[in-house]
Amino acid sequence: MLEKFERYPLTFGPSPIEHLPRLSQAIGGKIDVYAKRDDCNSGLAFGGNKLRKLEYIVPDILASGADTLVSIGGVQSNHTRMVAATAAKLGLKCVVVQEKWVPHYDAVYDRVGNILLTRLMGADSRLVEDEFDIGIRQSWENALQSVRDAGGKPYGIPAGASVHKYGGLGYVGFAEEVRAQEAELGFKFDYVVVCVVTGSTFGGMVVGFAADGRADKVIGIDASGTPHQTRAQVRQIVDNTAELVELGRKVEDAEIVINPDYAYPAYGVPSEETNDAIRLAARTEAMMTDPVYEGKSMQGMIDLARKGFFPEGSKVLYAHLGGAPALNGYSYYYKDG
Ligand SMILES: Cc1ncc(COP(=O)(O)O)c(CNC2(C(=O)O)CC2)c1O
Repeated sequence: MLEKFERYPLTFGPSPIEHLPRLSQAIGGKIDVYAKRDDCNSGLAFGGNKLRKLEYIVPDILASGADTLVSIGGVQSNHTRMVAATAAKLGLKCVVVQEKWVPHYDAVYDRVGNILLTRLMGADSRLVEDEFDIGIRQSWENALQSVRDAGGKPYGIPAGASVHKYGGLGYVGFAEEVRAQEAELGFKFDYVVVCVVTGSTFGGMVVGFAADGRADKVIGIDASGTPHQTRAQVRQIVDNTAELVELGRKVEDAEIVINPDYAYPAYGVPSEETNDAIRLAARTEAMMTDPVYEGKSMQGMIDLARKGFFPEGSKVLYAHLGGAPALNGYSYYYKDG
């Protein structure tokens, strides 16, 4: 599906799929859970899902002749960390806007984890007071203009690289990788569970799995807390990506399955159930998830399993997209384990 698109390698190659027997048992033993480890996909600053997306954006960056990458996220954004890593690897400058997406602060929230790594990689990390929104932001437009005013040539990457024209391609590739790994494993997954915020991870997977009739088996767990805006953005990404890869048909609304039930109390704020899910994955499989993204998709998968959403005997593939560095900004939640 991606033959006509150039990919600039930022990852080690296909991310591994591992069986999670102790977690499967701990949630009732009725389904078999596996994880595809995009959180371990690269040596670039602890990796993650944005590098898979950026592999299809870097050729356009290089062709543009830009000298500065400009992107945006929250204070503990994984995406801005991975843009900073890509800039460092390519020898480009980097400006990232870090908005106040999360209504909580502790003593170290704006000094550890992702923003620490982003600064260490030499990015110009600009803290602003604007609050959470997955859309195009004035703060980002201002940062782009500031680079031009200083004589630079910026390349703009929107939040999560999601509404970038090539933002969905990386996760079409994810679906193709899974099909190849299923051939080796000798079975097919019945469901894929994945976190959704700005939408092109999930949107790319929906298009990729639509190619073999499994789009509606990709269960998106919303972590934005703004499910209507996220769903609208996913719809746009799915249509754009389907056209780019010449899927040959429209993906129907009913094939786009996003569950809004686990984003509470707000984007970037874990519930007790989120923290319990983080602890369970850590204590059964030593698999680290985070309070903003993967902790909520892990919470959703566990809850859906316990409620019998997945028919007995299902093989469920959990997409681990990264995010662990942000745990450091939430340490007081876990001071008692
Ligand atoms: C670890 C992790 N898991 C899932 C997601 C959701 O992916 P999408 O934004 O493609 O829907 C993010 C996103 N993070 C954003 C960020 O700024 O880090 C784009 C929001 C993520 O970082």
